[in-house]
Amino acid sequence: MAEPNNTPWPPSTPVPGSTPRSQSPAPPVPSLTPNATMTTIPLRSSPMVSNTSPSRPIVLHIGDPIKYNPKTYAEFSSAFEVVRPSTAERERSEFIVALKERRWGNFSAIFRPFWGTGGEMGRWDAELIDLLPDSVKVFASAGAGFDWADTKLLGEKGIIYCNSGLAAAEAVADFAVVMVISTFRYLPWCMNAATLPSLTSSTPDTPATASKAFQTCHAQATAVSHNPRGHVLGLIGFGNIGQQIAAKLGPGVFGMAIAYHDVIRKPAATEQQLHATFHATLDGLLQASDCVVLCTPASADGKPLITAAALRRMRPGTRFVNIARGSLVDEDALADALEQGIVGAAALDVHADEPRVNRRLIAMAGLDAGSGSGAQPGRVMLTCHNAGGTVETHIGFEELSMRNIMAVLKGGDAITPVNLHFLPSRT
Ligand SMILES: O=CC(=O)O
Repeated sequence: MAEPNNTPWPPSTPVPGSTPRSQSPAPPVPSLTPNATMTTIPLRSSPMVSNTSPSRPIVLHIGDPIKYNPKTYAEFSSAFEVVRPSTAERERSEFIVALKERRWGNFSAIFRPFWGTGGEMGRWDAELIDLLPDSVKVFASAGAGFDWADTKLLGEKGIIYCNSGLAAAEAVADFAVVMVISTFRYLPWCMNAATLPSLTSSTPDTPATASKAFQTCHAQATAVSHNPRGHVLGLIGFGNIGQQIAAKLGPGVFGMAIAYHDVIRKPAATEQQLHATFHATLDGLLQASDCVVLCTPASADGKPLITAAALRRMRPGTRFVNIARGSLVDEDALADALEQGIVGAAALDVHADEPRVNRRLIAMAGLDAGSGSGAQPGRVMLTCHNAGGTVETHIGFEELSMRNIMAVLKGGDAITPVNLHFLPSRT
């Protein structure tokens, strides 16, 4: 459940021209800026690589060429033979054929610097992992989440998987702040009521209807909205993302009291710095929180953590935010809990069956949702898995993935490994 590490990144001095660091007591924030103007580096596309020992270790680069960090890439590509399969070769059936025929030689690392591309072969399960040459030592990827790869199996084969959560943490935490505020202030209600005519273009609203929606929201949303200050923010998961959310919403800034649950209790210094209270059990955290935020990796078995039973542990009217993974939530149980008032408002950036969004939750995002039920309209904010998506995140994904591979292949320690506990030498 824990986000795997809190490694300061980058380890040395900030990149010149980087964004100023926050003055708040946040944990180390990645300072990741492009090391030159944005550019797309043309790479050789998947030449057949000889199986005899290459002079430099081979890196299998899946997805688009790198765009943002040409200086680091110059270092990377002079140290390694970078081979990049074409889009067609990345489709699962062709990828499997290529792995079987060792088309890319005995590569030492797998490099996926982007979210949007490089996932064409689908889940990295036993079917793919068993075909990897024994030479592979490290798989470094974009993305905080890693539910698309069986990191246990990779670890058992001696392959270190490195995620890039550190590069996405700030963006995800910023988005979580908006979502937490939305649950206190009913932002979907406020926004939908202001834009009503454009939402119903097939049967345009009369100015009178639109102005009624505006006036109702103006008069009534105020009566149910609250300031977050003084409420308890319950974080499920207290890795880089959870800690940055705590730094942004905690006593120094928004004034929330911070509580957390994690499988690994954080050091006393971290708890003190972030004014965070540890709860040893999930139930304990749920019972103590006014707003619960999920910021933990997907369960290894894909099962939800927020089930009907967990929802029953929450205080009546608790607010709920998910910026982690949709599979962690039983969405129908959440819709039931919203209908029953156990959950007062919710904000979900991630969904169990993306790109589909639960219809009952969509209905509760709209203005009609409140009519007759006594519940507020627009009490569910729904977004399209956007939380981590900023240019700065992408810059960081590229940079961190390259740095992880350079560290491991040069004999050092990975910066952001997530599966060391599965490696044979460590068990
Ligand atoms: O969901 C986003 C990520 O895994 O980085």
